[in-house]
Parts: sequence; structure tokens; C-alpha cells
Amino acid sequence: MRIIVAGGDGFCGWPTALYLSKQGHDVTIVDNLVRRKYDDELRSNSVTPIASLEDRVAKWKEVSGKEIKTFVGDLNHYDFLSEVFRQTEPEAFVHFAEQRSAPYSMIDREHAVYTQTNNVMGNLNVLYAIKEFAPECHLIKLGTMGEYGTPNIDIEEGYIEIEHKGRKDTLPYPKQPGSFYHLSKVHDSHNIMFACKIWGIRATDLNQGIVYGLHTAETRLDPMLVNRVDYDGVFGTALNRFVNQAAIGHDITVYGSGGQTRAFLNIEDTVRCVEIAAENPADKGEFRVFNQFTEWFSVQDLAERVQKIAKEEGLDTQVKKIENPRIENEDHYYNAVNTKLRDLGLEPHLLTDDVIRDILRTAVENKNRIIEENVLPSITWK
Ligand SMILES: O=c1ccn([C@@H]2O[C@H](COP(=O)(O)OP(=O)(O)O[C@H]3O[C@H](CS(=O)(=O)O)[C@@H](O)[C@H](O)[C@H]3O)[C@@H](O)[C@H]2O)c(=O)[nH]1
Repeated sequence: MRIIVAGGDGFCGWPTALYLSKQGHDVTIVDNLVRRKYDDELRSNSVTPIASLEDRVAKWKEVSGKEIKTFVGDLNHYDFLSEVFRQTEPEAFVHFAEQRSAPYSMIDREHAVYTQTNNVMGNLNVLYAIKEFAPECHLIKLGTMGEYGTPNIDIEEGYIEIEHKGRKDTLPYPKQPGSFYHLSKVHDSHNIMFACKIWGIRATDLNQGIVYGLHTAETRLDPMLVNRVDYDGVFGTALNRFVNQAAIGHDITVYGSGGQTRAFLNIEDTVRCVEIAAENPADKGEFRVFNQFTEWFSVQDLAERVQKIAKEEGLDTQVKKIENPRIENEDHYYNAVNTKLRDLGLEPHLLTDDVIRDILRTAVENKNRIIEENVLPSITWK
């Protein structure tokens, strides 16, 4: 299958591009390399030293014999995107190419406007490009579990049947996102649903939880293929961030009470879920939603698990509750459905002690790269 992976230079996109290429798909990466520029802006870095996109794909060709084509440019430039579609004639378009940090979107007005413009308009351009150049192309869009927020009822997969004043309907599940970033994904979902309805586009919204880990079988093949790992207060996410804090003996920072519960998955499952979606395309005009996670944990439980493994590895680290820089529920109900990907064949890689140990060992190997002043949160929601 001819597959475009937009955002193929990033944390989820790079291993996905490699995995799909290994499976024999004809993969093209589209990326404007902006994730590397956010590092410059924030004076931060990946814990692992990552090669340039050019070197990465050259190395992939050397070790696998497979070619991944690249286009460096922005989805917001429609002429560029049109040319990509003309040249590649994609059968699937995997869309990771959005600003994905909630704290980054909350820095100030400029960053909120940038996040929503970049994400919402970029996605709208993709919808128009599919309509104009590849109407059969299946859009596989990365949404987020954060679109739902933390309602006091079970979270369904995209839709909920509602009975109201004696009448029944199946409606989009209510959205209560917690940042301007998460809101951008809600706006995307609405735009995609509408485009499916009016133009007959086929789309799958993958409402992904928090991704942990870094290595996949493909990124392990050579140091030049290594994936990026984020730890700072802006792009680092729960678990990977906690492990890297532990690697340098920093306190593990639990925000508020730590009762916040989130859905998680291993990066090895991210790549497989995208493959499953690609192999089982949505019907024409169908807007399908999959909840893409395998387990859920409270932030406090995760912090304690990381602390325990760190101790076994000889690292002394404390779990510290600090004032929550975000505005969010800290003690809430959480029960989310995730059967659709399982039904299509996903076999989860669950969070074992060995998985935490593996992330920790990579962090320890590279701990000299961790910039300590970036570890604490610096952005508040107020
Ligand atoms: O040091 C920390 C960092 C985070 N948290 C807490 O951990 C939870 C998750 O925060 P996060 O930074 O790990 O994840 P989040 O901001 O939700 O965003 C990440 O996870 C989302 C999936 S989800 O959480 O919405 O399901 C993706 O959409 C985003 O792209 C990705 O950056 C929050 O309650 C946060 O307050 C801590 O307690 N301590």
C-alpha cells in the first residue's frame, strides 16, 4: 500500500514509518521538522541523540534495503501538499503532523493560536487534498483520549447512544478537553466527520492515550535509527518523563494529588494500531473512531512503579507531590472502552517492570544529555 506518514520525523511517526516500511508498504514521510525547532525554542533536547531525517532514511535503506521517500514541508502550504499528493498518489494518509504538547499550547496567546492554526488548518488542507487528488485515500488521523476529558460515565469509542425525551439517537461522544492543544484535536474530529459526510471521505480517528517507551524492533537495528525521548516539562509525558527524572536522581513530579487517571500504550502498540487501521480501511463516507490505548493508570501509581524499579537499579529517587500547574480533575471516575482495535487483532504489550527497566536503562546511558533546569514544569494554565 502507498502510505504517507505525515509527522514521520517525530516520536510516534518515525517508528511507525519504519514499521510500515518493514511490512512491505511503500512509505513516504512528510514532515516540516518543526519538532526539532521546538527543542531550539525551549532550549531542550531528546534524551537520545537523534540523527537528521536524511541520515535516518539513508541508514534505513542500508540496513533494510527499503526506501522511504521524504518531503520536507508544511501541510499548511497547500501547493506543497498538492504536489506531495500528485507525486505519491497515497492509498492511506497517516496524520501525526500536529503540535502535540498541551503545556506548549498553554504558554501564551501566540502558542495557543499557533497550535490551533497549525493543527486545525493543516488537517483541513489534508481533507481538501484527499478530496481533490485521492478521494479513495483512507485518512488515519491521530486524535487523543484527552478529547473526552474525564466524564463521570464510561467513555465509549467515539459515539454514545442517548435517549432524550422518549427519542433515541447515536451521537458523537461529548468532548471536554483540558487544553488548547486537546481542543485542536476536537476541532479536527468535527472537521473530519463533516468531510466524511459531505464528500464521502473514509477516515479513522485514532484517539490515542499517552505513549511510553522509545524502542521498536526497527529503531533498535542501528544507533542512527534511534527514536527521540522527551523528558522536559513541556513535551515530556507521564511515565517516560518520570523514568528520566529517576535516571538523574530527581524527584518524580506528581502534579496535585496524583489521582489523575489516563489511558496509556506502548510505542510498539502505536505502530501496530496504525497498521491495523490501514489494513482495515473505513468505508466510503464513514468516520470511524478507535480508542487507542491498552491500560490506564493514575499518575501516582505510575510514579510509585517507576520509583520501585529505579530503586532496584540502585537509583534513589523520591515521589514528590507538587502544586498542579494545570487545571484538571485530580480525583475522578475513569472507565474507557477500547475493544475495536483488540477485535481487529491488537495484542497489547503491557507495562511490565521490564518495560520500565528498559526505558530507564536507556535514560541512564544518556543521562549526561538531560538538562536539569528543564525538568520541572514551567507553564501554568492560569
Ligand atoms: O510531571 C508530570 C507530568 C504530567 N503529570 C500529569 O499527568 C497527566 C498526563 O500529562 P502528560 O503530560 O503525560 O500528557 P498530556 O498533556 O495529556 O498529553 C500527552 O498525552 C495525550 C494523550 S491523553 O492524555 O490526552 O490521553 C496526547 O494527546 C498528547 O499529545 C501527549 O503529549 C496529567 O494529569 C498531568 O497533570 C504529572 O502529574 N506530572
